[in-house]
Amino acid sequence: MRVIGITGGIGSGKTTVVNMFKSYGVPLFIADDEAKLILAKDQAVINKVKLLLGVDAYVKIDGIEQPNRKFIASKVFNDKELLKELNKIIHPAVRLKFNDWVAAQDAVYGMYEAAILYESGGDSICDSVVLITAPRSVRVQRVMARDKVTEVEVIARMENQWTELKKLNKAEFVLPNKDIEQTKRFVCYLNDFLLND
Ligand SMILES: CC(C)(COP(=O)(O)OP(=O)(O)OC[C@H]1O[C@@H](n2cnc3c(N)ncnc32)[C@H](O)[C@@H]1O)[C@@H](O)C(=O)NCCC(=O)NCCS
Ligand SMILES: Nc1ncnc2c1ncn2[C@@H]1O[C@H](COP(=O)(O)OP(=O)(O)OP(=O)(O)O)[C@@H](O)[C@H]1O
Repeated sequence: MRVIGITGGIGSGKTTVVNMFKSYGVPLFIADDEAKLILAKDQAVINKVKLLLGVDAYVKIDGIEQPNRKFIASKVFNDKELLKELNKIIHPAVRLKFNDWVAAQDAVYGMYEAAILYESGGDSICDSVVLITAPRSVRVQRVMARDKVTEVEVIARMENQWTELKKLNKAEFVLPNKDIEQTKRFVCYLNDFLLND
């Protein structure tokens, strides 16, 4: 199966776009979702994260231990070294899950969505990459509205991602995600192209 990476900075519209591909039956691997599951359920990862960030990285809710995402975010998005260490714990586990997922597919192509695809070297396992773009100010506004977070919190995440310009130089396909109807037409065209290429 061909693996098409799909990336873009925070709030660019990756989830919105992959859901359009999903409606055409394209199999999806969402790295963010897998990372969330691993952080919550993989005991080896949990132990390492507690060693890195302290026991406050997890809280018990109704007797069940869960990651304290707000606490973890406040630590790592303001300290590049800590984020690097957290990535070193989580990313190899995500990669293992990705390998299992690819082996189980029999579609012509599937999509691997990751906000930090290039930053984490994930593009090396993709045949081509689709970059979703939107102006920085638009992305900040979208995420503030979606997640009810502050501009400072969004920018802290952005500071740990490559600029669009740097990603533009590498991506095979670029989708400026502004008008949603235009985005749908692009996805329809690209799906057809990838199925018949
Ligand atoms: C630090 C955590 C707990 C914060 O959780 P929170 O619910 O606040 O944010 P969420 O996971 O929904 O991420 C929101 C956005 O932040 C950005 N982001 C997330 N992780 C990273 C990262 N390691 N580097 C840069 N940006 C990131 C992405 O644009 C992402 O879509 C979480 O982001 C995390 O575990 N990150 C490390 C794992 C990772 O690298 N995930 C990305 C794909 S593998
Ligand atoms: N073309 C668009 N026009 C208006 N709003 C949009 C458009 N595309 C996406 N949005 C909205 O912007 C917000 C961010 O989009 P989405 O969640 O798809 O981004 P993302 O790139 O997956 O973000 P993240 O990196 O945080 O996971 C969502 O609330 C979504 O509904």
